[in-house]
Amino acid sequence: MKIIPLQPHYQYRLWGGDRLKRFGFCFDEVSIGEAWTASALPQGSSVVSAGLHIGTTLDDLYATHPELFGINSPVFPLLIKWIDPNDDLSIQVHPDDELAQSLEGQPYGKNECWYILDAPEGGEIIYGHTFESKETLQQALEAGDVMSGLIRRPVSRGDFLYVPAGTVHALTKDVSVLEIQQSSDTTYRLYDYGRTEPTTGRTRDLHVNQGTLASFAPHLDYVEPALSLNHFRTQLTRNPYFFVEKWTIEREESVSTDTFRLLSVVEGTLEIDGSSFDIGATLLLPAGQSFQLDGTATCLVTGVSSPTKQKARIGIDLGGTNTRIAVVSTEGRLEKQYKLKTQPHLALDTLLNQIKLAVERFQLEYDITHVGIAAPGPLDLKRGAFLTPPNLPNWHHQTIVEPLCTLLGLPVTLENDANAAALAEAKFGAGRHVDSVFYVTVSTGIGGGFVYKQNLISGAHGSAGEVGNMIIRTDGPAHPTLNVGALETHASGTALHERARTKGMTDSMTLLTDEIERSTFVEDLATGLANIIHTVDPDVIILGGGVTASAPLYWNQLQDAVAMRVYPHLRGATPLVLQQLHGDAGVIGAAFLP
Ligand SMILES: O=P(O)(O)OC[C@H]1O[C@@H](O)[C@@H](O)[C@@H](O)[C@@H]1O
Repeated sequence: MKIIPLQPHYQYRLWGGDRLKRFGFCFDEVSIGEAWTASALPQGSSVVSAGLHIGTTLDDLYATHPELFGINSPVFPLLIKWIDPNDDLSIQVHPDDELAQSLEGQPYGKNECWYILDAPEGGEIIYGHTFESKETLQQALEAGDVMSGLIRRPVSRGDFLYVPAGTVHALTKDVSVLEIQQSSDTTYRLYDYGRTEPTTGRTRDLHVNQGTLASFAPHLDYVEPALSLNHFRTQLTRNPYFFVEKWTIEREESVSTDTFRLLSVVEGTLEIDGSSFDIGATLLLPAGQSFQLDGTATCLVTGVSSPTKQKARIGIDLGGTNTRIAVVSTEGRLEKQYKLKTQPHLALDTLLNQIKLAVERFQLEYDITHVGIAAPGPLDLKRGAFLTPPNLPNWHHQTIVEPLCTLLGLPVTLENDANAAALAEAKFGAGRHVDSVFYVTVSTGIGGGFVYKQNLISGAHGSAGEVGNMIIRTDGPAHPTLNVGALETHASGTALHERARTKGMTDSMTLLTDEIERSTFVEDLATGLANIIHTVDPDVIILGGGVTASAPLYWNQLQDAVAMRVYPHLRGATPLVLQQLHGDAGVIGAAFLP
């Protein structure tokens, strides 16, 4: 038998119970919260349960048979647990490698991830907080008032979440997970509901100082889109410490390993190597072997990521509400991102330091060559500064490029957000097959960008594509910076919202169901689009922004209205299409700024 099945080690927890039994685990003890199915930690090493190495602990096997693993770490680097909370867990945070080494003398920090095995209807976990700094987080902890600032996230069976070290989090009652993580048991408890541990009669230790030091504050929210690798394998995360794949087995499949893999059966029955394994089984697949799989099963498979760094770029989409910092591959794929609330009432340095933290995390696994920022205009591109963006009032006239460049030691470019989105759509989205692309975003405001042969045409003063201020009528509401009759004052989300409000309607979508209002909007927008066609005659016009969410209400009418406003030979010659990259266009485009 090539595979090495492992037998779990069960852990008592104050919040435990006996429901891990429903995942196939057998134990007699009470209040069991965790089954450590792959562990080489001394406080609970798992043991080989069959085959040549039966009875050997995982740490011994790692020390005596390195050829089974094919990696170089001095100690076994991973830990897998099944967790079934019978009550809420403590509010907590884990250290990264650097902090675990300096504060605890431990080799590893505790970056972890959860595959949700089961969750009640409406189930939520705690993931992140709204405190704006470490000081306000610590004050809330000391005042016993942390719960009001925690972010709850709905979860259901089959969801997957990566929990980077530094994320304030907690599992909650009845949300069961398979947890894959670095081999560490260091938890900094921030809050434990004041409850008493029945075995000691005392409350459990809290670690407020270490925990505050380890926490992201403000919170950085991590997202990593899943990646389909083939018909049965999906990558759920690949980070500097481990990767996790979900394998959906429905027929015979073959796999081979370079380095070792740990496979956990989370649903169904897996046949491998002539044996059958049900839910709860964890198998070590040794390095350099081939395996035949069969049966009907869902398995989570983990291994250690290779240390080679891929080249990538960073895109930052700095908006009035949120800032997103993303790694984008050279092929334009958003690999992973951190998102945080933009806090324009605080010093710009606060944001720059969070950007630095995120970029440094990404540099652990990517060779970052360039950073691009997409921000709302007006901007001074020559100076790399904000001019007077309405949603960033406190940062008017501040430079961002030079300080960020110094902080990161990397080249940094700034561009208007609509121009960045135009570049992304032209390179990787709805305009990727043609030469000249005009992108128009109809959102809070109206902006645009022109891309020719994949080059952004910024204009002599960086203001090409500012179609929001294009005059389309002789009348219209007054605006502090825009022309009377400007497209934005008539057809933007803000303009529609204002008209909806005066008519006693809740939103612009409802306004557009009114025939007269819809025609007014369509004619105004069509006038702007026809002007664009007569100015640059693009291959395509791509429409994006929030107001395109109601496109089905006006799409055909808009095409006809544009056709009526252009020369006869141009009628129907310029396709109007919807954006394809949606909310990601800004970060992707920012990453590809020259
Ligand atoms: O501090 P308590 O409430 O016991 O929770 C501790 C547990 O928390 C979970 O989120 C995971 O990080 C587990 O690996 C850890 O053992």
